[in-house]
Amino acid sequence: MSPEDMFVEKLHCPVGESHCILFDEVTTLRKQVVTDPLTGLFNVRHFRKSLEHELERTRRTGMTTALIMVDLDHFKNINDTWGHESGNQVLQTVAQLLQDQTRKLDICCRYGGEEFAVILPSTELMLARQVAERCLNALRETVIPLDETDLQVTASIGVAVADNSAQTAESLIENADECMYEAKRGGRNQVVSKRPQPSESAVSADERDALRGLFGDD
Ligand SMILES: Nc1nc2c(ncn2[C@@H]2O[C@H](COP(=O)(O)OP(=O)(O)OP(=O)(O)O)[C@@H](O)[C@H]2O)c(=O)[nH]1
Repeated sequence: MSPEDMFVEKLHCPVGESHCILFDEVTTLRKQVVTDPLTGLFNVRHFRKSLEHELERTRRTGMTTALIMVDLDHFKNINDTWGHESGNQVLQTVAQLLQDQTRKLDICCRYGGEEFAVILPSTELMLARQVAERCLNALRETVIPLDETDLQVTASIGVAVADNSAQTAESLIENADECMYEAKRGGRNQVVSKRPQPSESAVSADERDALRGLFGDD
């Protein structure tokens, strides 16, 4: 989902036709508040709000929320070699690609600079990983036509999930970011995913003690 989809329905002015210009202006402003102007994706402010919202759903229903962090590889080289405007074109292409490769209910955001985040509501790790692999492959195969050259870019992608009430937005972002950095360290152009750690699981301290009693400490 993008801000465009979110405001796609023509809303009806609640106070009558004569005030519709004002109503349209308010809708435009509301859209601007959640949008990254360069890419048209949701901005980081909306990302944080949506992630909190989805984690609240995870707490209530136990349904997993997945997070994919996408960081372009050697993006500085593109700016340095082909100029900032070409860099911007690359960011716009990647933004469109992420939207094309994800579901309507997934929330595609620009997290900052050349980093993107996709929230996948009610999604298990295995499926989120498949989506991430699909994005990686699509990116690898995409040729971006610039004025002076045709470019291909790759990304390092981290995937993590929240599956219980203990997980905060910060810890989920941290986990997905850690995976993304591991992908960078592993040579870039790859996906790394992470299961929730046992300490982050729904198993209580008492339950853990009982399990230790049964199976020992190893
Ligand atoms: N064109 C353009 N460049 C941006 C924008 N925001 C951030 N950048 C640039 O993105 C580059 C990020 O560089 P680095 O953080 O070194 O990352 P990298 O070159 O992708 O290297 P790795 O992440 O290690 O693969 C910097 O040169 C920033 O100036 C933007 O909106 N437009």
